[in-house]
Amino acid sequence: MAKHNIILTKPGKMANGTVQLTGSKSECNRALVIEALSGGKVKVENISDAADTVTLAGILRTEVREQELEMSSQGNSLISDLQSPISEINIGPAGTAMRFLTAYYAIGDQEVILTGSERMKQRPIGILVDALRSLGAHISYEENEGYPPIKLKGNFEQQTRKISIKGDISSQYITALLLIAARLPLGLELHIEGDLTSRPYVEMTLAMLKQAGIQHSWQDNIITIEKQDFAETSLWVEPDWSAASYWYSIAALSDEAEIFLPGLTSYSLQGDSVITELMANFGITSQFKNGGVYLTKEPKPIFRKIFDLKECPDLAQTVIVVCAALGHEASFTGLETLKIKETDRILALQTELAKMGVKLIEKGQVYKLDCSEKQIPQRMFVNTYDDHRMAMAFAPLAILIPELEIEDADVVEKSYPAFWTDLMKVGFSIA
Ligand SMILES: O=C(O)C1=C[C@@H](OP(=O)(O)O)[C@@H](O)[C@H](O)C1
Ligand SMILES: C=C(OP(=O)(O)O)C(=O)O
Repeated sequence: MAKHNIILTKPGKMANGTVQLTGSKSECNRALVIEALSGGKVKVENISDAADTVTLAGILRTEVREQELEMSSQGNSLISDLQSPISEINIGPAGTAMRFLTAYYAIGDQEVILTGSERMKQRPIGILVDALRSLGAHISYEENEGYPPIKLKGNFEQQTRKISIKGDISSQYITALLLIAARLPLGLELHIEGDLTSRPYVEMTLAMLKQAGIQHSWQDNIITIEKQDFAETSLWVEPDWSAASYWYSIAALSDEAEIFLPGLTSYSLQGDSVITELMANFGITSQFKNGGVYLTKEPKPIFRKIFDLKECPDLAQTVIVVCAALGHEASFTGLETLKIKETDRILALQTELAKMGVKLIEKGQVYKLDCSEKQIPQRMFVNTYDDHRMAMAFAPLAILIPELEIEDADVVEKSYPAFWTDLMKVGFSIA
């Protein structure tokens, strides 16, 4: 598909409006896997429009339909004895889908090749594959050791219930294992080695499993899930707090703002709801009422100098771009996982912020903004590196930069397809 750029302008420094956000990509991707593993006993409500979710739903809901067809044709040897050809599944740029499906197919009977975009072939999966192999899965690499595409060969027979996994590379490996745990004949005792990154995502997984009837215990670094049945229930997907973060940026860069985001509540399974606290530093008040959250802006001096983003890596671009735009020389920790996401997000941030004279300097585990040569240009071209969050985190700069050109506008579809039309609701123009 040809990439198209847009030019974004925002007259005035006021942002008022109501924006209905789509469902959380993270919650929805978990819910879809749970739905499929439960054989349809668990249903998903308020499914997200995120392209990653639409892709995953397409794959898994076909699976559920086939399982139902197979059940209704039991005894019909013609259908049940047919050997299905090995299928190749391409999940494009969807990291969670890649990791969750790896675990899902690892314990199945079919042979499947799982592949994705060129970037997906550079995003590591070896830690998860090793864990699944020690459980008893047969998995091989089609191209490079440790990276997709992979072949899952079926014939799963569980060898052990006790496995270890490194916690500091991606929590998605841990979630993938927890999602399948209740279906393992021997259950799962998962030992997390070292630090756990993106912890709220693991908590979200366990909370959603619990809603679906699956109990667990988590003591120190060991999570245990016994073999058990899913309950007949439905899972409601909340609006996406990572998507909400861009509305917080818009409010932070405006002189005046009143934005209503319906459906968001003060209690959320999503760790990215911490954006309410992070953005309080920039004078944004979050008021939960009328079934949603109202953001209002009040100018105030910014005090916070260190932001630890280990538990909310998807907010890193949002917060760093806002600090850079406001000339706030903060430091950031917990950014280690950003290099293996949709792009190397550290390099992408450094390159794009340099266009407004801001440096993001690495000092060991800490990244520091240097705004001493910051200048707001009249015009800026933002490269987006196939990363939805580069486009969405930089878009609010149109409030300050008279003409902001964004490369490959469709990249936002991965998590927030309505982003550009929503921007127009609060007075942005797009050409
Ligand atoms: O489990 C999830 O839904 C996610 C976990 C996080 O990844 P890591 O655990 O790799 O940091 C996050 O960045 C990603 O967008 C979604
Ligand atoms: C990292 C992200 O997604 P994923 O890992 O699922 O591709 C993201 O949405 O920022």
